[in-house]
Amino acid sequence: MGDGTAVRPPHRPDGGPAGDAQRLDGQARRAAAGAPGGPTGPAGRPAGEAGAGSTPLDVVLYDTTLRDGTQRAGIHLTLADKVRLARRLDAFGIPYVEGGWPGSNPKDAAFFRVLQDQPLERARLVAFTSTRRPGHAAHHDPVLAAALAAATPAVCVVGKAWDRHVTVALGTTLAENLAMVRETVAFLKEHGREVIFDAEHFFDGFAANPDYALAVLAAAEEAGADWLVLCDTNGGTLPGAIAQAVRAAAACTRVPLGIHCHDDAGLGVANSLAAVEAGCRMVQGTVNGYGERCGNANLLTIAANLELKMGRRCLPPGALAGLTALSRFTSEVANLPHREEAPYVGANAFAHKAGIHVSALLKEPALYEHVDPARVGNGRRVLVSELSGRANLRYVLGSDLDEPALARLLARVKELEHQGYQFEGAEGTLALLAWEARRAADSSGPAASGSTLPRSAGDPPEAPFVLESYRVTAAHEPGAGSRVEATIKVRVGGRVVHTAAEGNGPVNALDAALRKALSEVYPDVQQVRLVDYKVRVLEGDAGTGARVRVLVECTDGRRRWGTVGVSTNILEASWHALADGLRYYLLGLHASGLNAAAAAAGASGEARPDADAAGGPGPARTAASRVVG
Ligand SMILES: CC(=O)SCCNC(=O)CCNC(=O)[C@H](O)C(C)(C)COP(=O)(O)OP(=O)(O)OC[C@H]1O[C@@H](n2cnc3c(N)ncnc32)[C@H](O)[C@@H]1OP(=O)(O)O
Ligand SMILES: CC(=O)C(=O)O
Repeated sequence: MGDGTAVRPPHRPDGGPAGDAQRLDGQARRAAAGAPGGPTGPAGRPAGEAGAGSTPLDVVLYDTTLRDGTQRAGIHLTLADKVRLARRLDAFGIPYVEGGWPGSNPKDAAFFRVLQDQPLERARLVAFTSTRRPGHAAHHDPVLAAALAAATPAVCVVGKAWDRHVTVALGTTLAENLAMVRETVAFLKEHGREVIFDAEHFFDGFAANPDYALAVLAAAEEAGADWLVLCDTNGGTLPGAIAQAVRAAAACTRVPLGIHCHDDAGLGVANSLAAVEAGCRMVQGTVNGYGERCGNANLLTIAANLELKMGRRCLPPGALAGLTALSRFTSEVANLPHREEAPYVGANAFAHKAGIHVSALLKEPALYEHVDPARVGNGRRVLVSELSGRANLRYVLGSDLDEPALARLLARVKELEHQGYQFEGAEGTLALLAWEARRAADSSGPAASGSTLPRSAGDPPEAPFVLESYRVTAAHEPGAGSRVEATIKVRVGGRVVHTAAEGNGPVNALDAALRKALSEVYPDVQQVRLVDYKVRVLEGDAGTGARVRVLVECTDGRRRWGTVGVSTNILEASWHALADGLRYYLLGLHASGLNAAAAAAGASGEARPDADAAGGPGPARTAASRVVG
């Protein structure tokens, strides 16, 4: 392969060349010249150390989501998914993107063919492989041939560094394993590749037989490896032991070190950072920590910590603010739920529920936030629940309710949560409550939304609509199947409308009858669709007689909002949630939020953008919250 272009080899601490000049293809040249800081910096600079015009990187990130990440249970990426993800990582500014193991399966081989035709813009693409098989020559090994056929500028070779693995898993001698490492690295170097040597089980090997683990590194170094990456493959090592072993390795080699950790002891990120402090310059990991068993070290958490906590540059300027978007994009592509509690990027990473927290946060955000969420492209959320204080409501609703009205509203929220309501996912219902509280405070009169929430006063006449009665009949007749019909009587626009509709279930029939009744006065109501419906049994041991909570989500195609109903009768709970979903819309609260002033400040509990309609992942989906950033 190659077009005869020589690029400089990667870093040697002494500034000298790491090996023979490499003949690389166009992609390699682009990566060397254009990667953020240049993974293999121009003019023989250390990887991550750039030439004129770009800022050097202190730590080089290496993403293995497309290889190690796919070893997670439950992930299955198509070829198109892999290509999309690789391009996104490239655009984000990850210097090394490991695309897969071409000797493993046809999909990975095809992936590299696609990227040969349309290379990445800035990142250096890496093919993964293992050392040659015991007792076979490297140049006859089909797995190594596949790695070369991938035609990438860099190849990552995994080799055993734990003596027990050599004798048990490989079933060969310690000397033969050293030869496998040496000959494989040398073979790939002869073919002009930058070689990243992943010393599998280095830390377990170092604990069991340090001399042998270090001898494996020496074999790779002698053969010209450009990076020696120390792997905590079983993920069970503690940070102190990681640091000690990294220092021991650093004392024995002149090749830059990297770290590759797994999260089996919940220490993947901590161990990676400990390794950086002890001298590693490359960090391998995966987006969202995807990986075999408990996962790999989460590269996004590592990047944020390096940049924000350790003052080590590892991303191009401005990239950090795209961290949350990259994480959500990757979850979407992987078809996995986005982990809400993920550090920095999760929907809950800056979500505040406790009243005491919110009260202090309003005085000074740093009192309950370790960093500004905007720095990683995330936003603050304040939730309303039975754990709220007035500060939560003030934050979410704006400030036009006086303190006594806020206190009354808060008491009502807490009482309703005690009955089984949950406002976290129901900003529509909260908005109706607040609207009523505001109207009551303005007029000292009764509440006005017509909401079906439990209240002492009856529905007031100025509500968008008021239920007079409904009846739902469900019948099953042999041969005819089931039939459901709802009739409804509502006061709307000053008169009583009586309609009926059929549906494929009782909720559907009731929904259809209500819309029919409303559509003459409110033709817009047809734009509102129910997009989610969830039922939760609140007291499981009461069996079918239990109270249930129904949460529905509606959309008008642009925004989404949630409403909630609670009853021992599932139909009644559904009616409450459905009717409030429409009331919220008809009162214009979906657009204006809870009050004009708060809405103008972008501060109300207004509806969320509809991510599906917008065609992409939107902000957090739980609501009754103000989302900032
Ligand atoms: C720590 C890591 O994550 S390393 C990456 C692990 N990832 C994967 O295994 C996913 C991709 N793997 C595959 O597609 C397949 O396992 C393949 C193509 C690599 C091999 O498939 P097979 O030839 O059928 O072998 P199988 O998977 O059953 O066993 C693995 C073989 O590799 C050998 N092996 C393990 N590590 C190494 C190594 N570093 N160098 C050389 N050979 C190795 C094993 O000894 C075993 O050989 P054996 O069959 O002679 O006992
Ligand atoms: C190389 C690798 O994936 C590991 O050792 O975990």
